Amino acid sequence: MSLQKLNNDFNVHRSIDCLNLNILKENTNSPPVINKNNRFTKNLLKRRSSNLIADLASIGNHENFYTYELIQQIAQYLLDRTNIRPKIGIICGSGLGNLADVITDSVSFPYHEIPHFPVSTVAGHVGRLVFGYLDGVPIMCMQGRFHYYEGYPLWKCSMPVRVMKLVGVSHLIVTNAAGGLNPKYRAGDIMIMKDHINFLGFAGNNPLQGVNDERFGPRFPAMNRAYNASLRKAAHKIAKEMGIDKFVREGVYAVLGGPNFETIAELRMLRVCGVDAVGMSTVHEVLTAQHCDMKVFAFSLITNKCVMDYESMAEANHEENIDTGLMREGVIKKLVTKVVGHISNHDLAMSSKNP
Ligand SMILES: O=P(O)(O)O[C@@H]1C[C@H](O)[C@@H](CO)O1
Ligand code: HPA
Repeated sequence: MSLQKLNNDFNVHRSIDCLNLNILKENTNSPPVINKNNRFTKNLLKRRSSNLIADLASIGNHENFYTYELIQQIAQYLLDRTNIRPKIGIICGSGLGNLADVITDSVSFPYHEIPHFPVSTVAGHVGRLVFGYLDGVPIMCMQGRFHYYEGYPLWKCSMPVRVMKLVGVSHLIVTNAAGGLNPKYRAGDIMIMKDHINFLGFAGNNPLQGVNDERFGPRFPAMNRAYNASLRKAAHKIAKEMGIDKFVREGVYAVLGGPNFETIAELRMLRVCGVDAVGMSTVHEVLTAQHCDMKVFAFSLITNKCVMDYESMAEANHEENIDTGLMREGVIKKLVTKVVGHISNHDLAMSSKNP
């Protein structure tokens, strides 16, 4: 897809968002229908698209433009086109999309074909939803995610998690590429996420802002058990069985907005705060998943050691991150497949016995 086409798609989405916002202000529970006769909409339509974007910012980026009914429509669109009924969702991080290669009997939905979906704009994020099977277990996988720095508000970045929920997903596996801050970490290590620090949230930016629809979850969700303890324990056991435990860690991930990599002073501050790895994603998805009562397992591939001293000539770069993903491709495919197997044999088997 050309850059021009990407930009066009992006602006079209933005413009439609402004109109949807207008409709939602009138009735947050009905599916958005563009009412061109509305006074506010008329005014918006008169302006150029750059002004529309400014309007969106001035109104506040906080409204949840995707109603429950709209998410239902997206979920139904997918369910109408495949017989696969996944209970496990997977999100692939930068350079980790090759995970989708091991999905069998797959049915793919490019994001630009799914109604109301944003498009992926980052190298290493293919941009499609893949339904299929991992080791015989039905799953759905985001081969490419949405980041705040792409220009999408957080509620839009994490909207696919709610689609997963309405498709029937109860467990979410989230992966990302991250920079290693813990001095013991090396490029190629895998860090099981035990917790996170939401620096975007500290700045007042959260995917759960805006009108809360209780059908998704509560207004004030707890986050102290966001990363499921028994799944973390199971993943360590699997890592040991695979003989990769020497480079599997457990730690705290911090999200920053990106797209620039961090300054040395920023990294030093994060380390003082107890951060083991830093990245630009995942947290908005985990907040959304936890809000709608999904069990979450997440890990970071440490793609680079963060540059922490002023004398170093090294620089973080996206290409290196993708290369590290390729280096660990085989291990990650196997780890995720085995975690999926564990969830299926334990959590899902138990819940079908005790519905
Ligand atoms: O999507 P993830 O979080 O895996 O991507 C990381 C963070 C930036 O998007 C990119 C930087 O190389 O990789
Ligand atoms: N910083 C932020 N995000 C990242 C990094 C990093 O060093 N590496 C991969 N994603």
